[in-house]
Amino acid sequence: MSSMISIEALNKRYGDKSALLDVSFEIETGAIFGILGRSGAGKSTLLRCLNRLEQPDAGRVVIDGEDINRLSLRELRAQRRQMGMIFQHFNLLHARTVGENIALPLQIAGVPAARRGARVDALLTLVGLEGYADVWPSQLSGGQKQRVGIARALAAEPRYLLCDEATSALDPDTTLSILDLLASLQRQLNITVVLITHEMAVVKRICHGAALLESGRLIESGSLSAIMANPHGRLRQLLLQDGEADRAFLARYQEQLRCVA
Ligand SMILES: Nc1ncnc2c1ncn2[C@@H]1O[C@H](COP(=O)(O)OP(=O)(O)OP(=O)(O)O)[C@@H](O)[C@H]1O
Repeated sequence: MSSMISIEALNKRYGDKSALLDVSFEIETGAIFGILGRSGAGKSTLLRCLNRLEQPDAGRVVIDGEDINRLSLRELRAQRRQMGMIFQHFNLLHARTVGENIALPLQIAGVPAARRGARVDALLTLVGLEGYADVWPSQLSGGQKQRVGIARALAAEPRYLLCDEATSALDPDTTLSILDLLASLQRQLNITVVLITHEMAVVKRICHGAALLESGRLIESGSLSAIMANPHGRLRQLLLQDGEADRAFLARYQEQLRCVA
């Protein structure tokens, strides 16, 4: 069984508009993978195809050797539990406390109330919010809300974390702290993080691989080393375009090269 997300000739139309046009690429599991593109490029549609919130018109999404469009409803529910999701606007329930928000997936999965408390406390520690269980979401900053969103997404111990513009509503410093938290969680928990973004800086900071979409078509995809080895590739150009964070990015890229050498 291959440990991989394989996106194969995916097509999705809304009326006469193609949101995805013959998109194929692979995401190696156990890494952070960025899906890049401008507004309307098809990123959210693609992300929603990964957990079948969206049904493609043609093509397949194969996860660990399994075509997810062929799963029964029961299998799909199990597969979805493997996929935590975080959102640009956090999607917290404001009439529930932080602890109750995080406990929600556990409640749905039938974890007894007595066990939920300890798990919520462990998750709060994991995201740097110890002692926040009884606080209301409205009392939190944007970065703290996203930390709650991340804790909730991780509650059912998923293998994948899907991030839909997770830092787009945050200021630059908070963005960096959330990206670094995602990178640290990916290492600690050995999960696969798929994030969509329109910001190259996000890819530079934490991604091990990326795909670039434009008007529903795939322009390029690959690991960071494959991207950097392609002298005429658009992604390489974009990665090296602005000077900001370049030194840190190149150091990280070189470290990755040493690891595979
Ligand atoms: N439910 C829908 N009904 C009709 N058109 C849709 C729907 N969802 C997406 N689209 C269209 O499909 C195209 C791709 O949208 P999508 O949301 O996947 O892009 P995106 O790259 O995520 O953009 P953004 O960053 O703005 O969210 C856009 O032209 C969008 O208007």
